[in-house]
Formats: sequence, C-alpha cells, structure tokens
Amino acid sequence: MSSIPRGIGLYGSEYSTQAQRIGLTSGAVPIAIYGLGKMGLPLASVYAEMSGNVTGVDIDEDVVRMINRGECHIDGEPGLPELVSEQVERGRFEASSDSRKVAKDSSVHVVIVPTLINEEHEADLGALESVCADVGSGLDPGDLVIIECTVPPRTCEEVVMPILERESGLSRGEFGLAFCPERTSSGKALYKLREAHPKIVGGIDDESTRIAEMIYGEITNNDVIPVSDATTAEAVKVFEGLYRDVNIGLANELGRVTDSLGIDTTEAIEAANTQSYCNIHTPGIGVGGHCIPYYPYFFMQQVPEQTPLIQTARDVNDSMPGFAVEKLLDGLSRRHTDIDGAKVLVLGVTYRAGVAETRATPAAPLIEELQGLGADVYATDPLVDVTEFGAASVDLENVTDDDYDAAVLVTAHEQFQNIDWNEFADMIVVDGRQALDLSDTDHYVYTIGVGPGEMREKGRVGQ
Ligand SMILES: NC(=O)c1ccc[n+]([C@@H]2O[C@H](COP(=O)([O-])OP(=O)(O)OC[C@H]3O[C@@H](n4cnc5c(N)ncnc54)[C@H](O)[C@@H]3O)[C@@H](O)[C@H]2O)c1
Ligand SMILES: CC(=O)N[C@@H]1[C@@H](OP(=O)(O)OP(=O)(O)OC[C@H]2O[C@@H](n3ccc(=O)[nH]c3=O)[C@H](O)[C@@H]2O)O[C@H](CO)[C@@H](O)[C@@H]1O
Repeated sequence: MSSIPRGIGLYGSEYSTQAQRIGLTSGAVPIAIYGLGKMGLPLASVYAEMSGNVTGVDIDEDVVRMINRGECHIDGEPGLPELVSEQVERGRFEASSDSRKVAKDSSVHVVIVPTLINEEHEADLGALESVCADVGSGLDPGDLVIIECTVPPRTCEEVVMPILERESGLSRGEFGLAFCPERTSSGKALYKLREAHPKIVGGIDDESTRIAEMIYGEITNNDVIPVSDATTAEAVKVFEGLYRDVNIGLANELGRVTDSLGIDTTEAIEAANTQSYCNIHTPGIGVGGHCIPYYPYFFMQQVPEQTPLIQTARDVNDSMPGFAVEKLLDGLSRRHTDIDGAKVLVLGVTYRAGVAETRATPAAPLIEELQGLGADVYATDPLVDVTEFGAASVDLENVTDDDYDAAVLVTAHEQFQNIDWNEFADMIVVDGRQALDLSDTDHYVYTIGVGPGEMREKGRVGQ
C-alpha cells in the first residue's frame, strides 16, 4: 500500500485512509508541537515515536537547546529522558524557537502552551492566541490544528478559528481544527498518554474529528472517543476538572468539621468509599497547580448563569491554608507561645509531591498569613527555590540543625520521609497532606482531615 506524498495535508485528502495512516506513521506528514513543558515534551516525544517527523516549538531557547542535545529538562517522568534522547538521536524529533517557520513546514499543528488565569480570575489565553497567530501564518490547505491545552468552552470556535482564518487567509472547510484535551498529569505522563485514559477528540467539523481520531488511534493503546464537536470536547475537559475541584471541596468541608465530630474524617471517607458509587476525595491544605483551581474560572466566565456550587467549592478549597493556620494557633496556644516572633518551618511549596510547579500553591497564602501574624517563616523544598515566597530557605539535609516553634507540611514530597523528627525540640506540627506519622515523638500534631495527633492511633480502613 502506498503512502500519501510527503508534506501534504490530511484534511480533505482524496487518498485512502490506509494511505493516510501510512503517511502519518512513516514521516510523510510533518508534525509540529507548540509548547515543550511538563506536558508538551512527553506529548512531542510520543508523537515522534509514532510518526518520526516531529518538530517541537518553545519560546524558551534553553529548552530548545537541551532538547536538540537529546536532553530532557523535565524531571520525574519515568522513561521520558530515554525517549527524548532516542527520538532526537534518530532524527525523528527536533526543537526550534521559530514557530512561524515551523508552522510553514508542518501539516499537523498541536498546541499545548499554558492557559492560565490572571489576578481577576479571567482566562489568560495570551500564549494560545500568540501561537495560533504563528500557526495561522504558516497554515496551508489540508492542514489540521489540534488544541490540547485546556480552554474555556467555545474557545476553538470563538477565539482560535478566527485567528487561524485571519492569519492564513483561508476559510473554514479548507483546513481542520479539533480540540483533543490533554488528560495526563505529571509523574506518569508517558503511561497516561499511551494507556491510562481514553482520548477525547472533537472537531469543528466531521473531517477534523475524523483525522484527530485517526491520529490518536495511532498514539494511544486506549480508546479514542469522538464527541459531537470541539465545544463539547472543551466542556469534557473542564467538567473533569470541575468535578475534581467540587469533590475536593466536599472532602475539605468534611475535613474542617473533624474536630466537631470527634472522628478521624479520613477514616470515615475511606470507609464510605467502599460503596462503589462513592468517591469522596481527600481533605488537604489546599488545591494548587494550573489546572484544577483554574478550570472553574474558565467555566464560570463562559456561563452567565450563577454557579454557586462551583464557586463555593473554590472558596472552601481556598480557605484551607487559613484552616491550617487556625490549627497552628490552637497548638501554639497550648504551649503558651505567641505566633508573633514564632519560628515556623514550612515543608514543601510545590502544589503536589514530586512536581516542580508552584502555580496556585497553598504554600503562598499560608506563608503570607503566617508572616502577617508576625511569624518568622522558614521553608524547604527539594524541587524548587522557596525564596520566591519570601520565606527563609532551609536546606533539607540540614533541616534538623535548628529548632522551630512549629512546622506545617504543605507538600508530601517523599524526601520528607527521611526527616528524623526526634532531632527537633518539641514543636507543633500541622500535617496538611496526611503524610507524617509522628506517633513516636512528643510533638503535638494536627493532621487535616484526621484531627489531633492522638486520633491517629485509631485503625484505618485498608491500612
Ligand atoms: N500540567 C498538567 O498536569 C496538565 C495536564 C493536562 C493539561 N494541561 C494543560 O497543558 C497546558 C500546559 O501545561 P504544562 O504543564 O506543559 O505547562 P508548562 O508551564 O510546564 O510548559 C509550558 C511550555 O510552553 C512554553 N511556552 C509558553 N508560551 C509559549 C509560546 N507562545 N510558544 C511556544 N511555547 C510557549 C513554555 O516555555 C513552557 O516550556 C496547561 O496550561 C493545561 O492547560 C496541563
Ligand atoms: C480530573 C483530574 O484528575 N485531573 C488531573 C489533574 O492533575 P493535577 O496534576 O492538577 O493534580 P491533582 O491530583 O488533581 O491535584 C491538584 C491539587 O489538588 C490537591 N488534591 C488532590 C486530590 C485530593 O483528593 N485532594 C487534594 O487536596 C493536590 O494536592 C493538588 O494541590 O489535572 C490535570 C490537568 O487537567 C489532569 O490532566 C489530571 O488528570
């Protein structure tokens, strides 16, 4: 069976589906991936593994240089350094910072740049719009654009499509556009890209959906689920995030009433979750990252109707660092220690364990509130520099060289398991992630979702 000729597009192709597939997997279809970060680099590597003709684009020249040396700038992703090195060495994957040139030379354009929110909680699509303008400048008839970064529903129709048409001079029907949300999370990216979740695809027209379905059918070993259109696919991704934020909000609300109930709430949640329809998430010190805390605002911005449940869950989750401070103050009052001038150690500033990402981290409001109360705040994190939050930096290896009045665990980095807590003089500890077992120490511990230290002696379901 012959392949489609090199360099031509798949959208509206008159070649057989088989010839298109052969073209796709033999390198005849040049593919560009825009954004080579925590998600983009794994995605580009898996695309290169499938097609053999991938150019990644990033505005960070250091990222581009490292990749072209076959190096991987993303830590904590099993298998990724080896895949990047192999694909670059075999000439199947290269990187560039010249998005307009790459756009001109490519037929499939996959966009996975940051989509964030600004101070006013409005969607910040600046990077997406900039990339789409560059892609549009190099768009040819038959090309397909795939958006993988999470966006407010209707973005493909109302933002991306107009930019592509304006910059290319082409019209709807001459090229394709599909939304195919990235459902992976850091730490298992290659596994999740290839296996863990079905891939959702939704095009602005049936031909776009068809091609996106064909492409991801060559990438994932899981199912590919086509939905009615791009807006539906955008909603699927946002709905997943809304579900998670509201569910965590429920867990945190239950965690806040632990003391009133006099139970280990997490034990009750774990037991409740033995019912197959129940999946209450885990109480913690807050919800960080540039996904879950951001997506509710993507949704609320698009729907004029009131969304009290979504907003309330956001408010509950954002209240958790303050809840941790309340428990810290309770503990200090037991020792007749004033927060003003107290030495407090914050363990972890990234939004979750093992991921070097601090966007929307609960550590930021926690440190700000503690400093506002007059505490001297110190912090340590194995992955990132803590001084960006105004805390004094402490090396983890020497963390027990000094004593503190209190400590708050924000991030359950595995490196914290090596701390010998008996090295510290008696202190108050607030465990925000149920990560510590200090039962063999004299410290007073409050664990969010569990309660005061002595509560941890109870048996736990599944332990
Ligand atoms: N991180 C996750 O767990 C995750 C999971 C699913 C979906 N997503 C979605 O993917 C998006 C990207 O996530 P990430 O974790 O890879 O972000 P990231 O911050 O790790 O990486 C983004 C990369 O894009 C580059 N970039 C920024 N502007 C650019 C531009 N104009 N042109 C080219 N490159 C540009 C940056 O230099 C950086 O290397 C998120 O905003 C989210 O919508 C993220
Ligand atoms: C729907 C879903 O699962 N989406 C995942 C999510 O991945 P993520 O990397 O953003 O990380 P999460 O695990 O969601 O954590 C976020 C924050 O919530 C805290 N948390 C978590 C669970 C809990 O029970 N209690 C908590 O308090 C945690 O500490 C952290 O601060 O978004 C990605 C982008 O869309 C997805 O691709 C990925 O599938």
